[in-house]
Amino acid sequence: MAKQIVKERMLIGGRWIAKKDSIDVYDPATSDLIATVPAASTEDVIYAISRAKEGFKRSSSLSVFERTKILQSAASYIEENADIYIQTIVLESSKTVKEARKEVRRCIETLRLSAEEAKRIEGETVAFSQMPGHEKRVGYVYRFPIGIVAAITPFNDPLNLVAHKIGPAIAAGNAVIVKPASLTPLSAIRLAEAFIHAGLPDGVLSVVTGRGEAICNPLVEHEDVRFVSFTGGYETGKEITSKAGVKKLAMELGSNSPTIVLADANIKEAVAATVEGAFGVAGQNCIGVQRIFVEESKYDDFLDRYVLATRKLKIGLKTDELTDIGPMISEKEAKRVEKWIDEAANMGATICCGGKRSKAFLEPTVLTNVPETSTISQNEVFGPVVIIEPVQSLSEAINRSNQTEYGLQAGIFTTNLEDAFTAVHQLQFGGVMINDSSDVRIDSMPFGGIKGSGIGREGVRYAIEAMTEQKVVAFKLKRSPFS
Ligand SMILES: NC(=O)C1=CN([C@@H]2O[C@H](COP(=O)(O)OP(=O)(O)OC[C@H]3O[C@@H](n4cnc5c(N)ncnc54)[C@H](OP(=O)(O)O)[C@@H]3O)[C@@H](O)[C@H]2O)C=CC1
Ligand SMILES: O=C(O)[C@H](O)COP(=O)(O)O
Repeated sequence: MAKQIVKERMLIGGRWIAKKDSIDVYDPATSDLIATVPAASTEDVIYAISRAKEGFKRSSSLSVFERTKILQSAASYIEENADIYIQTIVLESSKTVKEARKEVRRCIETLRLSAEEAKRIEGETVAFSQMPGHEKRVGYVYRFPIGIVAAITPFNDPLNLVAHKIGPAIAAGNAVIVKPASLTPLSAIRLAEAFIHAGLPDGVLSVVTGRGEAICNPLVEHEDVRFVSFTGGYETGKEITSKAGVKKLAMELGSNSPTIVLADANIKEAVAATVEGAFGVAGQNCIGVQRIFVEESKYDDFLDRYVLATRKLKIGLKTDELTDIGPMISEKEAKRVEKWIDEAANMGATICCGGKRSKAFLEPTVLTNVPETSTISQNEVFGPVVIIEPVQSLSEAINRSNQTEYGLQAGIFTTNLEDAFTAVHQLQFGGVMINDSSDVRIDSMPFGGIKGSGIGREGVRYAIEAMTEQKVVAFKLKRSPFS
């Protein structure tokens, strides 16, 4: 029996719109066509921006109570229909059913946090009288919504990373236009359905599907768009930055995350955490563990246990509860990573396990003796590969960890407080996890990187801060209230 191909529509200004031109969405595991989504045009984006201008008038006049109610109601809708959201993620992305379930839980949490944080958009007082001549002034700072937010999102967390932009945007009173990754647009469409069900006024949220400069450029360049919140690769981030003009930007980009294991660490725990951190979502995670530096006296023990644990991982059907690793997002991506592994091996690296590919499925791969000049050592791999190397000291581990153009998160396993603090101060990353791998995130924490990993922080409260503008207010009184 022929499989049913769903013809999805996109949401612009409160209306669900179909188009003759469409793009295909495939299940990366089978390459089966699963759906089509409209291929938006430049005119569609301009229309979405004009509707967002009207939407912004509505969203900015919603009371905090109303914003909170909408966000809570969207979260509850997703909770009640969790199976649909889980199935959508499993179908269109790399995620196994276990991983998809976790993402749906986190999306609900992100929206509930947004509802809570909407109540805490706080200002501060300003002590004008500190300046001679200003004794009669008292003042404070208010936060106002920024306006239209463009949200451009990647394929690896197709639901929650979209929620990390829509939730704070609505909490702050903005309008938001989402352009989801073309490989995984369905979860974003399902998320928009939850907001329509929750009674979000027309125009506040649009989800524009499609790819290419014809839709990306107007979204990024348009002067009515006041904030571009981007999550994705470094090169794309750089291009957006060069085109955006005078507006606020948030750039959540890639990384090449290290985790250090010192000799005094609990090796069993370090192995378990770094195996999970390296291979979850087939390694397609911006904070996924890519390089592990182990103090030499424990190196052989660590490597033996690591390879053993990696060999136990079950690669297979995404729908199987027992599967640990699904496919990469496409065969093309799996071939790229395979090529990087081969290049490293040709340069002298040892493949301790894995390295073999079947279509989009790539075995979890452990490499050692990897030359630092190899592509896989220098760049973000974004696939199921980890490099494990011995180090003589903490200082060598920190230096090597910092030898990357990225700086999102790092981890260190040690029981020595002094060493932990040295690592916290010297590791050049946006987050340092002690007795954990680099792959630790909760949705309320400030999340983002330095160097090539980006600009700004997400995490609901911090995204709301970024999506608001400060307005300073000063009252001039007849006499100083202080005398
Ligand atoms: N720091 C963080 O929080 C996170 C960072 N990431 C990073 O995301 C990357 C993987 O995601 P991936 O989807 O491949 O990233 P891409 O940079 O390829 O794409 C991300 C988004 O940008 C869009 N896009 C592509 N070209 C342009 C352009 N010129 N102007 C505007 N938008 C554009 C894409 O659209 P289309 O799909 O249509 O091409 C997609 O929606 C990794 O580097 C990963 O580390 C991932 C998760 C979290
Ligand atoms: O930003 C990301 O890539 C993910 O939010 C990291 O999430 P995880 O906790 O699922 O690894």
